[in-house]
Amino acid sequence: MTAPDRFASALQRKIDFKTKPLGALGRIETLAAQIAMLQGSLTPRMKTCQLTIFAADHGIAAEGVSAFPQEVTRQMVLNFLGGGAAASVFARSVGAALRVVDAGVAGAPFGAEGLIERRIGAGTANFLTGAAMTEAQCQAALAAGRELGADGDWDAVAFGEMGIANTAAAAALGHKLTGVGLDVLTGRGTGLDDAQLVHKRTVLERAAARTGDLAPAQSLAEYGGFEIAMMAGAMQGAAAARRIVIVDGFIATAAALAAVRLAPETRGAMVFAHRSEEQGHRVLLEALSAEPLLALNLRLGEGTGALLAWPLLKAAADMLNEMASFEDAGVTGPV
Ligand SMILES: Cc1cc2ncn([C@H]3O[C@H](COP(=O)(O)O)[C@@H](O)[C@H]3O)c2cc1C
Ligand SMILES: O=C(O)c1cccnc1
Repeated sequence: MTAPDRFASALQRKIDFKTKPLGALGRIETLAAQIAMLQGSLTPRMKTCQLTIFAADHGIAAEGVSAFPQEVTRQMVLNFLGGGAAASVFARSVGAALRVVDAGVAGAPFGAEGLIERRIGAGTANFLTGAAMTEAQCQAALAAGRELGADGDWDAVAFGEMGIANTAAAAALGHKLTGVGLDVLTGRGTGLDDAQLVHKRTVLERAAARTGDLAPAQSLAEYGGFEIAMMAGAMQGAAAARRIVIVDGFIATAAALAAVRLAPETRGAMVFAHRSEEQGHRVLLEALSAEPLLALNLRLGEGTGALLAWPLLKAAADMLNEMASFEDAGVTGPV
């Protein structure tokens, strides 16, 4: 047996000899195994989690593809910093740290205390008529993300996003990366009605027709956003540091798909938190062979679903580290 095989079988034995019927802790067992494999330890550490929210604006917002105006991106950044957003509240609830990165919000830099400034531009260009960003901007966003994903000493990291119209960008990006139709990938985002949904899909179909088959990095530059590209880089950086990456909803999963297409080894660090209500999420998860942990009818983003999944990761590692074996506890095994 090779060393990795020996490790994997020792790990499976450790899980199987806990005081429970074989496999009775279901997904918590596979989660524990994933954490242990990633850290290369039978006693993995899973005590700390940080959420990073990447904020940026989107030129495609000018086409009326969101139910909300662009200025909400900037206003929500201040709400995150003030502690009043859903992500701020859930971070406190589950004991996760929170930081906010300006990846390219429209207008002038904030100059706000506590905000991390990594602005690639003042919002992307409108991808209906041309590329959202240059290849150089895309590479700069990925590089900034890789650095942010690798810093600190967190056991798990979660990534959230804020950017009005970014479900449109994520749908277009997902379409180019998977070839799945925009009829499937276009969703209601912040709450479009039926007519607005048809309009959004029409805009995205016209935008997608501008280009043919694209390589992953080109797809990201043509249709992505600064926050999406920076999040993809952060996922790569965190995975390279052998840190668990908790993937949030539709937009985060589009970023995860881009990250995996660019660097397939990133996939092993990823845990998929939840299935979003955004209709395209299911196919993006399938493209990653991902089975999310939760289904709570969330459709918010910000990293809210990722935060709610964090306690499950902690519990999985605690199970491996603290739960008694049949031998330890003097419990009789199966007949
Ligand atoms: C107040 C408010 C808070 C949010 N927090 C996250 N989003 C979410 O909604 C946006 C995506 O939806 P769409 O593509 O339809 O614009 C993103 O900013 C996302 O994070 C929010 C949206 C709003 C309005
Ligand atoms: O799933 C998400 O991330 C999502 C869905 C709708 C709006 N904003 C984000």
